[in-house]
Amino acid sequence: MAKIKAGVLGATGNVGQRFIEMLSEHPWFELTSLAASDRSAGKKYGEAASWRLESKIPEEVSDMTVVPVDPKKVDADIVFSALPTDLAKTVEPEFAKAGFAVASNASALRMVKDIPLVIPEVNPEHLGLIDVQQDNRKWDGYVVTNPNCTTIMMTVTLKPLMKFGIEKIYLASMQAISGAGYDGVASMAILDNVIPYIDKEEEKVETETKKLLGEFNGSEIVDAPFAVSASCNRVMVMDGHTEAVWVEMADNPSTEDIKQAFLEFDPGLSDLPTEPAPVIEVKEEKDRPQPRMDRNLGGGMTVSVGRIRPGIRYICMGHNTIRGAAGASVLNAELLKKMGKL
Ligand SMILES: NC(=O)C1=CN([C@@H]2O[C@H](COP(=O)(O)OP(=O)(O)OC[C@H]3O[C@@H](n4cnc5c(N)ncnc54)[C@H](OP(=O)(O)O)[C@@H]3O)[C@@H](O)[C@H]2O)C=CC1
Ligand SMILES: N[C@@H](CC(=O)OP(=O)(O)O)C(=O)O
Repeated sequence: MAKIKAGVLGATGNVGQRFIEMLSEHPWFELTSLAASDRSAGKKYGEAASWRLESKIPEEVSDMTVVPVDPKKVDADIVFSALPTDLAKTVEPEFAKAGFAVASNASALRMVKDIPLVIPEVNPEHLGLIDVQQDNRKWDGYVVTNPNCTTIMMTVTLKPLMKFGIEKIYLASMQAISGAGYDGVASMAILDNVIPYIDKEEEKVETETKKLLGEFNGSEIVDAPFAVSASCNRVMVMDGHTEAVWVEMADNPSTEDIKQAFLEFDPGLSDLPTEPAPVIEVKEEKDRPQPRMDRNLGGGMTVSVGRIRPGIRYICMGHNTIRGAAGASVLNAELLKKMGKL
């Protein structure tokens, strides 16, 4: 099978490097274009990027020449976007207009009415919005987005609880510093500290969750009717967002019902190369999940849950730059391929 040509926009950045790590030996995609700013364009990728992952920079990638973020300079069928949000807002539509499929990790277009916001295990049917989007905008290509990293971990765990009639959700997050990018949080600010503020994070969690768990009625998404209330905090962890979640449900399920719902959760996507097994891992130990111990489960794609208590209260945790960022876009792209959209 010929591989699908894939480009990365923002390839030199934190999330861009995760995309490269996940795509360089992907069975369905082949990296054909790496795009970044004018500071990097024209250089070999190995010179332009300060590689910061523990894995080695793939040799063939190191020798590729970085191109500008310009649809005419990018050779690909699909582009994975890890661009800063302000730039993504204008650039991603340009790529879609030029005929590319855009799998975006940026927040810019997530809440736009005709742009799908998707987690494959949660709301694959929302990809029906692609036809609406192409009709509205007369684009040959399209944009599909994945949610914010904090939203993703919680929403994956909420999906199997929808059958109990969710009425209200509260979340308190403990978010890793890698979520803010390499230069995002000064070491003097985070060492020996917790910062109880992450710009716009709470609003994103509160709105994105309702769109993700909403219903696609053939022309638009009708938001889920429950309320979400979030408090987001930055903690001194390198990778892995930990979240304390409280869920009020009409059916008043027991902790055993909740545990069974997590254990039985099977979205039927095991044919996608990046789909982890299990999607949700239930930790029995009284002090888990923990980011350092559990973030790499399922190649960083599994969401771990534990401490399920009456209320219902539980803790969930997942790798923020894999499940919460690059891996989320790659999984979306795999689903698009499976659906014949690539
Ligand atoms: N799903 C999620 O929750 C997450 C999403 N993100 C999102 O992913 C995106 C990338 O984040 P991150 O990797 O941390 O950011 P970085 O700052 O590490 O990387 C930014 C990338 O964009 C490129 N870039 C910057 N300015 C321009 C420009 N003017 N023109 C073209 N390219 C440019 C940079 O190129 P150069 O090196 O040449 O400057 C670099 O490749 C953001 O939108 C962020 O919010 C991030 C983490 C998690
Ligand atoms: N704000 C997130 C990461 C991020 O970039 O989110 P978003 O993609 O919604 O901008 C964090 O700091 O952990």
